[in-house]
Amino acid sequence: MDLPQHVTTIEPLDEQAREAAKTRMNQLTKPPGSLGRLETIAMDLAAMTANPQPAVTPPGIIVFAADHGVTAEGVSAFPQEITAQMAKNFLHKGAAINVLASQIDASFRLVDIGMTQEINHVNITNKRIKAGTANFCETDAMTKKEAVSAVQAGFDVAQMMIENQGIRCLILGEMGIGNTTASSAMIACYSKKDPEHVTGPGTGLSPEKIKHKQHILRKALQERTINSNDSIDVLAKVGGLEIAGITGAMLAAAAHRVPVIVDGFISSTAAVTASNISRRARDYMFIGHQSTEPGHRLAIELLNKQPLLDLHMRLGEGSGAALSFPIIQAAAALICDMAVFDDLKSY
Ligand SMILES: Cc1cc2ncn([C@H]3O[C@H](COP(=O)(O)O)[C@@H](O)[C@H]3O)c2cc1C
Ligand SMILES: O=C(O)c1cccnc1
Repeated sequence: MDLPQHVTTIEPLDEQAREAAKTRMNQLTKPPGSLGRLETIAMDLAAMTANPQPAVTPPGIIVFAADHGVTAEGVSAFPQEITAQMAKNFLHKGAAINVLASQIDASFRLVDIGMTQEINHVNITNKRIKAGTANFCETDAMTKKEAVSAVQAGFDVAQMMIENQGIRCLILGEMGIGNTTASSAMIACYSKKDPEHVTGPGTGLSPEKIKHKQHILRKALQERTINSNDSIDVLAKVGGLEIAGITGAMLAAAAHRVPVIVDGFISSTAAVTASNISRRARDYMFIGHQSTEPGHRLAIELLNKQPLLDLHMRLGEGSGAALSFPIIQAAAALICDMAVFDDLKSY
């Protein structure tokens, strides 16, 4: 089961645009290097967008929602029904991500890519692949065909937002009770580490319950024979529909030279998956923040990137990524709008 070529085709970064941005950066009215990481971010943006004076507004946020059969094993502090309740909360603009979206003037889209409960609402994008994954402790979470369809669905939604709404920076979030368990399983596969190193409290499990979550993960990873070099296999056997959707959206953004802000553990698991599918995808990503979920550190290591913020958050929904957007926006504004030393001669 393969993805079509247009989903995996990503151009290399534009190193000429990076050089031009560097030259301009060194002419701006400030001591060289004084803007620290903002300088690197501005040059990265130039290389991503092929424009020495890059733009990142308007930003767009996509939250993919899906359910996880593995919740039957008691791996989350919250019941599965919360996924649909939170989906309704997103539609009523009451969730953390809605507040943060309005602070940065981002357009927001909620995509049902496989919740158990179907919600009929004009503002929900229906890309339902199936009513939640199967319990991967007992059987594969989904078929490879379903995993590919979910990646394709994510690609299509992101492409539509880029082409029709002119989105210039994409923030990816998720809602799915149980998805830290799926992400832990996937990162254990990719990093070849024991679940002990990737399993955390998620929504707030006690230390004993974390031990139980590790036990479930170990059992699932033993029983599902996973080819960790094949990300579609990893997604299908122990992944999630929203993780697949985010993966596709990240591939679409990179294919359109639109910078991506990766959120916490789940979003980063999708980021690793996207860069395993198409190596250049990671070149178009920033990591918005460091989540306290322990597996996030490993996911970031696999991406070989530094997060922008560390606010001790562990929410998901795209919240940490949305919070870091103003930093990226500032980097773009500084390189575009600051004066160069030559301008001073005319003052
Ligand atoms: C009210 C509420 C709002 C959330 N928003 C994001 N998550 C986060 O927590 C879930 C993952 O944690 P676990 O694997 O432990 O279930 C995901 O839905 C994630 O988006 C939430 C969780 C809850 C309870
Ligand atoms: O880091 C995250 O994205 C995260 C952590 C815990 C629960 N939900 C999401």
